[in-house]
Amino acid sequence: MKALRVFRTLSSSLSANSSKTHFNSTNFRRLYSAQTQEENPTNTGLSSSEEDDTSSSVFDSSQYDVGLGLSNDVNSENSVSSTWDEKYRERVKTKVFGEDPSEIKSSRILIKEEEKRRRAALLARTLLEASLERPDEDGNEDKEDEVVKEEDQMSLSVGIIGAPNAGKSSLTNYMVGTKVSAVSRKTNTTTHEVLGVMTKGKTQICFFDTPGLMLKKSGFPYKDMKARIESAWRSIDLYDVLIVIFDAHRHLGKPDSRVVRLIERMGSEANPKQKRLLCINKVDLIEKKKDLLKVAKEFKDLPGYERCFMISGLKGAGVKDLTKYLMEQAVKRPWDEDPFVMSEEVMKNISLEVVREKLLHYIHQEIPYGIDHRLMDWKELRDGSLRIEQHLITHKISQRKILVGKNGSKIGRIGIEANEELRTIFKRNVHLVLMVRVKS
Ligand SMILES: Nc1nc2c(ncn2[C@@H]2O[C@H](COP(=O)(O)OP(=O)(O)OP(=O)(O)O)[C@@H](O)[C@H]2O)c(=O)[nH]1
Repeated sequence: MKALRVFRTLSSSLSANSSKTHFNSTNFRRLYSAQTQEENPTNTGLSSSEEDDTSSSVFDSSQYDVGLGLSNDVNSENSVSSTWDEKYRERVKTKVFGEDPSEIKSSRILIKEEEKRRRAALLARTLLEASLERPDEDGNEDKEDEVVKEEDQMSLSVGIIGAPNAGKSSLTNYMVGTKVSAVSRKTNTTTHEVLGVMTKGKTQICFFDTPGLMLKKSGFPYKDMKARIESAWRSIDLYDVLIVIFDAHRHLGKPDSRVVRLIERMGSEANPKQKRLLCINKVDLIEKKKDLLKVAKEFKDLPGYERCFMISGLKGAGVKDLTKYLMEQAVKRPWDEDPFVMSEEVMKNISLEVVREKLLHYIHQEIPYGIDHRLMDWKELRDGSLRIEQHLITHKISQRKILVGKNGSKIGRIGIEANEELRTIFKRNVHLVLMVRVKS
Protein backbone atom coordinates (compact mmCIF):
# COMPACT_ATOMS: atom_id res chain seq x y z
CA MET A 1 0.00 0.00 0.00
CA LYS A 2 1.41 3.28 -1.00
CA ALA A 3 0.85 6.13 1.36
CA LEU A 4 1.78 9.72 0.76
CA ARG A 5 0.97 12.60 2.98
CA VAL A 6 -0.19 15.70 1.18
CA PHE A 7 -1.31 18.80 2.98
CA ARG A 8 -3.73 21.21 1.46
CA THR A 9 -6.34 23.73 2.44
CA LEU A 10 -9.49 23.48 0.41
CA SER A 11 -10.12 27.17 0.24
CA SER A 12 -6.73 27.96 -1.12
CA SER A 13 -4.97 24.88 -2.33
CA LEU A 14 -1.29 24.63 -2.93
CA SER A 15 -1.69 24.89 -6.65
CA ALA A 16 0.92 24.02 -9.19
CA ASN A 17 1.31 27.73 -9.81
CA SER A 18 2.19 28.55 -6.28
CA SER A 19 5.75 29.35 -5.49
CA LYS A 20 7.79 26.43 -4.21
CA THR A 21 8.78 28.33 -1.13
CA HIS A 22 5.55 30.14 -0.28
CA PHE A 23 2.27 28.72 0.91
CA ASN A 24 -0.95 30.30 -0.26
CA SER A 25 -3.12 29.24 2.62
CA THR A 26 -4.03 31.95 5.04
CA ASN A 27 -5.30 29.34 7.48
CA PHE A 28 -2.04 27.55 7.37
CA ARG A 29 0.06 30.67 7.64
CA ARG A 30 -1.73 31.55 10.84
CA LEU A 31 0.33 28.97 12.61
CA TYR A 32 3.01 27.97 10.18
CA SER A 33 4.86 30.21 7.84
CA ALA A 34 7.32 28.90 5.30
CA GLN A 35 8.26 32.33 4.08
CA THR A 36 11.73 33.60 4.54
CA GLN A 37 11.58 35.90 7.49
CA GLU A 38 11.62 39.58 6.98
CA GLU A 39 12.91 40.25 10.43
CA ASN A 40 16.55 39.70 11.16
CA PRO A 41 16.93 36.06 12.19
CA THR A 42 19.93 36.85 14.33
CA ASN A 43 17.75 39.09 16.46
CA THR A 44 16.55 36.57 19.00
CA GLY A 45 14.29 39.04 20.70
CA LEU A 46 15.75 38.26 24.11
CA SER A 47 16.86 40.65 26.79
CA SER A 48 20.57 40.53 27.61
CA SER A 49 20.01 38.27 30.62
CA GLU A 50 17.92 35.99 28.49
CA GLU A 51 20.58 35.94 25.79
CA ASP A 52 22.87 34.21 28.30
CA ASP A 53 21.10 30.93 27.99
CA THR A 54 20.21 31.25 24.31
CA SER A 55 22.45 28.29 23.49
CA SER A 56 20.12 25.94 25.36
CA SER A 57 17.13 27.32 23.46
CA VAL A 58 18.50 25.99 20.21
CA PHE A 59 18.30 22.37 19.27
CA ASP A 60 20.78 21.46 16.56
CA SER A 61 20.67 17.84 15.49
CA SER A 62 24.32 17.95 14.42
CA GLN A 63 25.23 18.22 18.12
CA TYR A 64 23.50 14.95 18.95
CA ASP A 65 24.42 11.46 17.96
CA VAL A 66 21.18 10.59 16.24
CA GLY A 67 22.83 7.86 14.17
CA LEU A 68 23.28 7.90 10.44
CA GLY A 69 21.90 4.75 8.94
CA LEU A 70 18.29 3.73 8.74
CA SER A 71 18.96 0.46 10.49
CA ASN A 72 15.87 -1.08 11.98
CA ASP A 73 17.70 -3.29 14.40
CA VAL A 74 15.91 -2.31 17.57
CA ASN A 75 18.13 -4.44 19.75
CA SER A 76 21.34 -3.20 18.26
CA GLU A 77 23.64 -2.17 21.09
CA ASN A 78 26.41 -0.72 19.00
CA SER A 79 25.76 2.98 19.14
CA VAL A 80 26.01 3.73 22.84
CA SER A 81 27.16 0.62 24.66
CA SER A 82 30.68 0.86 25.97
CA THR A 83 33.50 -1.49 25.09
CA TRP A 84 34.78 -1.71 28.67
CA ASP A 85 33.32 -3.23 31.82
CA GLU A 86 31.44 -0.40 33.55
CA LYS A 87 31.97 -1.92 37.02
CA TYR A 88 35.78 -1.77 36.71
CA ARG A 89 35.57 1.77 35.46
CA GLU A 90 33.41 2.77 38.44
CA ARG A 91 35.83 1.15 40.89
CA VAL A 92 38.69 3.06 39.30
CA LYS A 93 36.70 6.28 39.54
CA THR A 94 36.05 5.88 43.28
CA LYS A 95 39.35 4.30 44.35
CA VAL A 96 41.81 6.14 42.12
CA PHE A 97 40.07 9.46 41.44
CA GLY A 98 38.05 9.65 44.67
CA GLU A 99 34.74 10.33 42.92
CA ASP A 100 31.44 10.16 44.82
CA PRO A 101 29.87 6.68 44.24
CA SER A 102 26.33 8.11 44.48
CA GLU A 103 27.04 10.47 41.60
CA ILE A 104 28.42 7.60 39.57
CA LYS A 105 25.25 5.65 40.30
CA SER A 106 23.01 8.48 39.13
CA SER A 107 24.99 8.87 35.93
CA ARG A 108 24.55 5.12 35.38
CA ILE A 109 20.78 5.55 35.75
CA LEU A 110 20.89 8.39 33.24
CA ILE A 111 22.75 6.25 30.73
CA LYS A 112 20.19 3.45 31.21
CA GLU A 113 17.33 5.89 30.69
CA GLU A 114 18.97 7.25 27.58
CA GLU A 115 19.39 3.73 26.28
CA LYS A 116 15.72 3.02 26.99
CA ARG A 117 14.74 6.16 25.14
CA ARG A 118 16.99 5.28 22.22
CA ARG A 119 15.40 1.87 21.93
CA ALA A 120 11.93 3.37 22.12
CA ALA A 121 12.86 5.83 19.36
CA LEU A 122 14.25 3.02 17.24
CA LEU A 123 11.13 0.98 17.79
CA ALA A 124 8.91 3.93 16.89
CA ARG A 125 10.96 4.50 13.76
CA THR A 126 10.75 0.84 12.84
CA LEU A 127 6.98 0.91 13.21
CA LEU A 128 6.70 4.05 11.15
CA GLU A 129 8.93 2.55 8.47
CA ALA A 130 6.79 -0.57 8.46
CA SER A 131 3.63 1.47 8.14
CA LEU A 132 5.07 3.35 5.19
CA GLU A 133 5.68 0.07 3.45
CA ARG A 134 2.59 -1.73 4.65
CA PRO A 135 1.59 -4.56 2.32
CA ASP A 136 -1.98 -4.52 1.08
CA GLU A 137 -4.65 -6.90 2.41
CA ASP A 138 -3.46 -9.66 0.12
CA GLY A 139 0.05 -9.36 1.47
CA ASN A 140 1.45 -7.75 -1.68
CA GLU A 141 3.96 -4.96 -1.53
CA ASP A 142 3.37 -2.05 -3.87
CA LYS A 143 5.12 -2.07 -7.15
CA GLU A 144 7.07 1.17 -6.95
CA ASP A 145 7.31 1.81 -10.66
CA GLU A 146 3.86 0.70 -11.73
CA VAL A 147 2.42 3.30 -14.08
CA VAL A 148 -1.35 3.62 -14.41
CA LYS A 149 -2.54 5.29 -17.61
CA GLU A 150 -4.68 8.37 -17.05
CA GLU A 151 -7.68 6.79 -18.77
CA ASP A 152 -7.54 3.87 -16.31
CA GLN A 153 -7.27 5.96 -13.17
CA MET A 154 -10.01 5.83 -10.50
CA SER A 155 -10.45 8.54 -7.87
CA LEU A 156 -12.44 9.31 -4.76
CA SER A 157 -12.47 12.33 -2.44
CA VAL A 158 -13.47 11.69 1.17
CA GLY A 159 -14.19 14.32 3.81
CA ILE A 160 -14.21 13.42 7.50
CA ILE A 161 -16.22 15.56 9.91
CA GLY A 162 -17.01 15.27 13.57
CA ALA A 163 -16.79 17.02 16.89
CA PRO A 164 -13.38 17.92 18.33
CA ASN A 165 -11.64 14.80 19.65
CA ALA A 166 -13.97 12.44 17.77
CA GLY A 167 -10.91 10.83 16.22
CA LYS A 168 -10.82 12.32 12.70
CA SER A 169 -7.06 12.67 12.56
CA SER A 170 -6.42 9.22 13.98
CA LEU A 171 -8.71 7.62 11.41
CA THR A 172 -7.12 9.55 8.55
CA ASN A 173 -3.70 8.55 9.77
CA TYR A 174 -4.65 4.92 10.04
CA MET A 175 -6.17 4.77 6.57
CA VAL A 176 -3.36 6.60 4.86
CA GLY A 177 -0.86 4.43 6.65
CA THR A 178 1.24 6.89 8.56
CA LYS A 179 1.06 10.12 10.46
CA VAL A 180 -0.66 12.91 8.59
CA SER A 181 -1.79 15.44 11.09
CA ALA A 182 -1.12 16.15 14.71
CA VAL A 183 -2.93 13.76 17.04
CA SER A 184 -3.14 14.66 20.67
CA ARG A 185 -5.31 14.47 23.74
CA LYS A 186 -6.25 18.14 23.39
CA THR A 187 -9.18 19.37 21.33
CA ASN A 188 -9.16 21.28 18.08
CA THR A 189 -5.64 20.21 17.20
CA THR A 190 -6.47 20.07 13.52
CA THR A 191 -5.92 23.68 12.63
CA HIS A 192 -5.93 23.23 8.88
CA GLU A 193 -7.35 20.75 6.45
CA VAL A 194 -5.04 17.90 5.75
CA LEU A 195 -5.25 15.69 2.75
CA GLY A 196 -3.94 12.19 3.00
CA VAL A 197 -3.52 10.33 -0.26
CA MET A 198 -3.77 6.58 -0.56
CA THR A 199 -2.98 5.10 -3.95
CA LYS A 200 -3.54 1.42 -4.46
CA GLY A 201 -3.47 -0.16 -7.90
CA LYS A 202 -5.60 1.99 -10.17
CA THR A 203 -7.41 3.74 -7.34
CA GLN A 204 -6.48 6.90 -5.52
CA ILE A 205 -8.40 8.09 -2.46
CA CYS A 206 -7.87 11.60 -1.13
CA PHE A 207 -8.85 12.12 2.50
CA PHE A 208 -9.72 15.56 3.84
CA ASP A 209 -9.42 15.83 7.57
CA THR A 210 -11.60 18.84 8.36
CA PRO A 211 -11.15 21.01 11.44
CA GLY A 212 -13.47 20.27 14.37
CA LEU A 213 -16.94 21.36 13.29
CA MET A 214 -19.55 21.95 15.92
CA LEU A 215 -23.14 23.01 16.07
CA LYS A 216 -24.45 25.20 18.84
CA LYS A 217 -27.34 23.96 20.95
CA SER A 218 -29.95 25.22 18.47
CA GLY A 219 -28.50 22.91 15.83
CA PHE A 220 -26.98 25.60 13.64
CA PRO A 221 -23.29 26.25 13.18
CA TYR A 222 -21.73 28.88 15.43
CA LYS A 223 -21.84 32.05 13.36
CA ASP A 224 -18.96 33.68 15.15
CA MET A 225 -16.56 30.77 14.86
CA LYS A 226 -13.50 31.55 12.79
CA ALA A 227 -13.34 31.57 9.03
CA ARG A 228 -11.74 28.14 8.95
CA ILE A 229 -14.86 26.56 10.41
CA GLU A 230 -17.13 28.36 7.96
CA SER A 231 -15.00 27.28 5.03
CA ALA A 232 -15.07 23.72 6.33
CA TRP A 233 -18.89 23.80 6.46
CA ARG A 234 -19.02 25.06 2.90
CA SER A 235 -16.51 22.53 1.69
CA ILE A 236 -18.25 19.41 2.93
CA ASP A 237 -20.52 19.15 -0.11
CA LEU A 238 -17.50 18.95 -2.40
CA TYR A 239 -16.51 15.45 -1.40
CA ASP A 240 -17.70 12.28 -3.16
CA VAL A 241 -18.07 10.64 0.25
CA LEU A 242 -18.57 12.28 3.63
CA ILE A 243 -17.71 10.43 6.80
CA VAL A 244 -19.46 11.66 9.93
CA ILE A 245 -17.55 10.33 12.90
CA PHE A 246 -18.30 10.43 16.61
CA ASP A 247 -16.89 9.13 19.86
CA ALA A 248 -19.29 6.35 20.90
CA HIS A 249 -17.63 5.87 24.27
CA ARG A 250 -18.19 9.49 25.17
CA HIS A 251 -21.69 9.39 23.76
CA LEU A 252 -22.60 6.53 26.11
CA GLY A 253 -21.12 8.19 29.16
CA LYS A 254 -21.93 11.83 28.59
CA PRO A 255 -23.93 12.45 25.41
CA ASP A 256 -23.41 15.86 23.85
CA SER A 257 -26.57 17.29 22.31
CA ARG A 258 -24.47 19.18 19.74
CA VAL A 259 -22.90 15.96 18.51
CA VAL A 260 -26.31 14.34 18.22
CA ARG A 261 -27.55 17.34 16.24
CA LEU A 262 -24.53 17.17 13.95
CA ILE A 263 -25.21 13.48 13.23
CA GLU A 264 -28.91 14.16 12.72
CA ARG A 265 -28.34 17.19 10.52
CA MET A 266 -25.97 15.31 8.22
CA GLY A 267 -28.27 12.28 8.13
CA SER A 268 -31.55 14.18 7.75
CA GLU A 269 -31.83 13.70 4.02
CA ALA A 270 -29.91 11.82 1.38
CA ASN A 271 -27.66 13.87 -0.85
CA PRO A 272 -27.84 12.44 -4.39
CA LYS A 273 -24.38 13.77 -5.17
CA GLN A 274 -22.68 12.47 -2.06
CA LYS A 275 -22.57 9.23 -0.11
CA ARG A 276 -22.62 9.78 3.63
CA LEU A 277 -21.29 7.28 6.14
CA LEU A 278 -21.73 7.26 9.89
CA CYS A 279 -18.68 6.05 11.78
CA ILE A 280 -19.22 4.98 15.36
CA ASN A 281 -15.68 5.43 16.63
CA LYS A 282 -13.63 4.32 19.65
CA VAL A 283 -15.45 1.00 19.87
CA ASP A 284 -12.35 -0.44 21.54
CA LEU A 285 -13.30 1.54 24.65
CA ILE A 286 -16.76 0.01 24.90
CA GLU A 287 -16.80 -3.20 26.90
CA LYS A 288 -20.38 -4.36 26.49
CA LYS A 289 -21.65 -5.29 23.04
CA LYS A 290 -25.17 -4.36 24.00
CA ASP A 291 -24.02 -0.77 24.64
CA LEU A 292 -22.62 -0.64 21.15
CA LEU A 293 -25.85 -1.94 19.67
CA LYS A 294 -27.74 0.66 21.68
CA VAL A 295 -25.71 3.43 20.01
CA ALA A 296 -26.16 1.91 16.54
CA LYS A 297 -29.90 1.60 17.09
CA GLU A 298 -30.17 5.22 18.10
CA PHE A 299 -29.08 6.46 14.68
CA LYS A 300 -30.20 3.59 12.43
CA ASP A 301 -33.21 5.34 10.91
CA LEU A 302 -31.44 8.37 9.52
CA PRO A 303 -32.04 8.38 5.75
CA GLY A 304 -28.96 10.44 4.88
CA TYR A 305 -26.51 7.67 5.73
CA GLU A 306 -25.71 5.05 3.14
CA ARG A 307 -23.83 2.86 5.63
CA CYS A 308 -22.84 2.74 9.29
CA PHE A 309 -19.42 1.45 10.37
CA MET A 310 -18.30 0.58 13.88
CA ILE A 311 -14.63 1.33 14.05
CA SER A 312 -11.61 2.09 16.13
CA GLY A 313 -9.68 4.62 14.08
CA LEU A 314 -6.78 4.35 16.48
CA LYS A 315 -6.54 0.58 16.81
CA GLY A 316 -7.80 -0.23 13.33
CA ALA A 317 -10.87 -2.36 14.14
CA GLY A 318 -13.36 -2.12 11.29
CA VAL A 319 -11.12 0.18 9.25
CA LYS A 320 -10.37 -2.53 6.70
CA ASP A 321 -14.07 -2.84 5.83
CA LEU A 322 -14.39 0.91 5.61
CA THR A 323 -11.37 1.16 3.29
CA LYS A 324 -12.75 -1.65 1.12
CA TYR A 325 -16.09 0.15 0.85
CA LEU A 326 -14.35 3.39 -0.11
CA MET A 327 -12.24 1.65 -2.77
CA GLU A 328 -15.45 0.37 -4.33
CA GLN A 329 -16.90 3.90 -4.54
CA ALA A 330 -14.06 5.29 -6.65
CA VAL A 331 -15.08 6.69 -10.02
CA LYS A 332 -13.24 6.93 -13.32
CA ARG A 333 -11.41 10.21 -12.95
CA PRO A 334 -7.76 11.11 -13.30
CA TRP A 335 -5.82 11.23 -10.05
CA ASP A 336 -5.33 14.60 -8.41
CA GLU A 337 -2.02 13.76 -6.85
CA ASP A 338 1.14 12.21 -8.18
CA PRO A 339 1.44 9.06 -6.07
CA PHE A 340 5.19 8.74 -6.41
CA VAL A 341 6.57 12.19 -5.79
CA MET A 342 6.52 13.97 -2.49
CA SER A 343 6.66 17.63 -3.46
CA GLU A 344 8.81 20.10 -1.61
CA GLU A 345 5.73 21.85 -0.22
CA VAL A 346 4.48 18.57 1.15
CA MET A 347 7.83 17.83 2.73
CA LYS A 348 7.97 21.28 4.29
CA ASN A 349 4.53 20.87 5.75
CA ILE A 350 5.37 17.43 7.06
CA SER A 351 8.46 18.85 8.77
CA LEU A 352 6.28 21.41 10.58
CA GLU A 353 3.62 18.88 11.38
CA VAL A 354 6.06 16.38 12.90
CA VAL A 355 7.60 19.05 15.16
CA ARG A 356 4.15 20.33 16.09
CA GLU A 357 3.06 16.87 17.11
CA LYS A 358 6.09 16.52 19.41
CA LEU A 359 5.31 19.94 20.89
CA LEU A 360 1.77 18.90 21.67
CA HIS A 361 3.04 15.72 23.23
CA TYR A 362 5.76 17.19 25.41
CA ILE A 363 4.49 20.67 26.18
CA HIS A 364 1.29 20.67 28.13
CA GLN A 365 -0.89 23.64 29.01
CA GLU A 366 -2.01 25.96 26.23
CA ILE A 367 1.48 26.91 25.12
CA PRO A 368 1.69 24.98 21.81
CA TYR A 369 -1.42 26.77 20.57
CA GLY A 370 0.04 30.22 21.10
CA ILE A 371 3.38 29.57 19.49
CA ASP A 372 4.24 31.17 16.19
CA HIS A 373 5.87 28.20 14.49
CA ARG A 374 7.84 29.07 11.38
CA LEU A 375 9.93 27.31 8.84
CA MET A 376 12.90 29.62 8.41
CA ASP A 377 15.22 27.68 6.17
CA TRP A 378 15.01 24.64 3.93
CA LYS A 379 18.11 23.56 2.11
CA GLU A 380 19.04 20.45 0.24
CA LEU A 381 22.74 19.97 0.88
CA ARG A 382 25.27 18.54 -1.56
CA ASP A 383 25.41 15.20 0.21
CA GLY A 384 21.65 14.80 -0.34
CA SER A 385 20.73 15.58 3.26
CA LEU A 386 18.23 18.23 4.26
CA ARG A 387 18.87 21.19 6.54
CA ILE A 388 15.62 22.33 8.13
CA GLU A 389 15.50 25.30 10.46
CA GLN A 390 12.34 26.12 12.35
CA HIS A 391 11.71 28.86 14.88
CA LEU A 392 9.29 28.60 17.78
CA ILE A 393 8.38 32.12 18.73
CA THR A 394 6.68 32.57 22.09
CA HIS A 395 4.95 35.63 23.45
CA LYS A 396 6.37 35.44 26.97
CA ILE A 397 9.76 34.65 28.44
CA SER A 398 8.10 32.20 30.83
CA GLN A 399 6.70 30.26 27.86
CA ARG A 400 10.11 30.15 26.26
CA LYS A 401 11.56 28.71 29.49
CA ILE A 402 8.97 25.93 29.57
CA LEU A 403 9.64 25.10 25.94
CA VAL A 404 13.39 25.02 26.38
CA GLY A 405 13.32 23.01 29.62
CA LYS A 406 16.20 22.61 32.04
CA ASN A 407 19.44 23.04 30.13
CA GLY A 408 17.58 22.64 26.88
CA SER A 409 16.24 19.19 27.80
CA LYS A 410 12.68 19.76 26.48
CA ILE A 411 13.57 21.26 23.14
CA GLY A 412 16.37 18.71 22.84
CA ARG A 413 13.97 15.81 23.26
CA ILE A 414 11.46 17.33 20.85
CA GLY A 415 14.26 17.93 18.35
CA ILE A 416 15.79 14.47 18.59
CA GLU A 417 12.49 12.70 18.15
CA ALA A 418 11.35 14.96 15.32
CA ASN A 419 14.72 14.57 13.58
CA GLU A 420 14.47 10.78 13.79
CA GLU A 421 10.96 10.75 12.45
CA LEU A 422 11.71 13.11 9.57
CA ARG A 423 14.73 11.04 8.60
CA THR A 424 12.53 7.96 8.43
CA ILE A 425 9.82 9.68 6.42
CA PHE A 426 12.16 11.39 3.95
CA LYS A 427 14.53 8.42 3.83
CA ARG A 428 17.56 10.65 3.99
CA ASN A 429 19.63 12.38 6.61
CA VAL A 430 18.05 15.43 8.16
CA HIS A 431 19.80 18.23 9.99
CA LEU A 432 17.05 19.81 12.07
CA VAL A 433 17.59 23.09 13.87
CA LEU A 434 14.91 24.34 16.27
CA MET A 435 15.25 27.77 17.82
CA VAL A 436 13.01 28.95 20.64
CA ARG A 437 12.76 32.70 20.96
CA VAL A 438 10.54 35.38 22.37
CA LYS A 439 8.63 37.67 20.04
CA SER A 440 10.37 41.01 19.91
N1 LIG B 1 -9.24 4.47 22.38
C1 LIG B 1 -9.33 5.18 21.26
N2 LIG B 1 -8.87 6.43 21.23
C2 LIG B 1 -8.99 7.13 20.07
C3 LIG B 1 -9.56 6.55 18.91
N3 LIG B 1 -9.53 7.48 17.93
C4 LIG B 1 -8.94 8.57 18.46
N4 LIG B 1 -8.61 8.37 19.75
C5 LIG B 1 -7.98 9.31 20.67
O1 LIG B 1 -8.82 10.45 20.80
C6 LIG B 1 -8.04 11.64 20.87
C7 LIG B 1 -8.48 12.59 19.77
O2 LIG B 1 -8.17 12.02 18.51
P1 LIG B 1 -7.92 12.90 17.21
O3 LIG B 1 -7.73 11.97 16.08
O4 LIG B 1 -6.87 13.95 17.46
O5 LIG B 1 -9.32 13.66 17.12
P2 LIG B 1 -9.83 14.79 16.10
O6 LIG B 1 -11.25 14.53 15.85
O7 LIG B 1 -8.95 14.84 14.89
O8 LIG B 1 -9.63 16.09 17.01
P3 LIG B 1 -9.63 17.65 16.58
O9 LIG B 1 -8.39 17.88 15.78
O10 LIG B 1 -9.60 18.33 17.91
O11 LIG B 1 -10.87 17.95 15.83
C8 LIG B 1 -6.58 11.20 20.75
O12 LIG B 1 -6.07 11.09 22.06
C9 LIG B 1 -6.66 9.83 20.11
O13 LIG B 1 -5.60 8.99 20.46
C10 LIG B 1 -10.03 5.20 18.98
O14 LIG B 1 -10.54 4.61 18.04
N5 LIG B 1 -9.89 4.58 20.17
